[in-house]
Amino acid sequence: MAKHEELRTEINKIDESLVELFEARMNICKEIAAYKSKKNIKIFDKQREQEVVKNNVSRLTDHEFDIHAERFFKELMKISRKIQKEHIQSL
Ligand SMILES: C=C(O[C@@H]1C=C(C(=O)O)C=C[C@H]1O)C(=O)O
Repeated sequence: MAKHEELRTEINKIDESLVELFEARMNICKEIAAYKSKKNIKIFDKQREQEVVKNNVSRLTDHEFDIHAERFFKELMKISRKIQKEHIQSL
């Protein structure tokens, strides 16, 4: 059990960083949303999203995770688009 707790402590630290990064990323997405709204640009940019997935999946050292990282980034950007839409509506 000691090892299990040790590993959970490591996960907790990683999750703490993930939350910080998630919040920072979403706050930037809100800024992008405000800019897009002002310039009348659509929120969804398919080409950019494909690049984000490709660039980040290629960064993995263990390619066993490719398909899962792809899913992770696609979901992250889906959330990002939702936050952007809500932000624009609140302006
Ligand atoms: C944040 C943007 O808006 C959307 C969300 C993206 C993201 O979360 O990375 C990427 C492309 C767009 O579909 C953007 O255009 O950069």
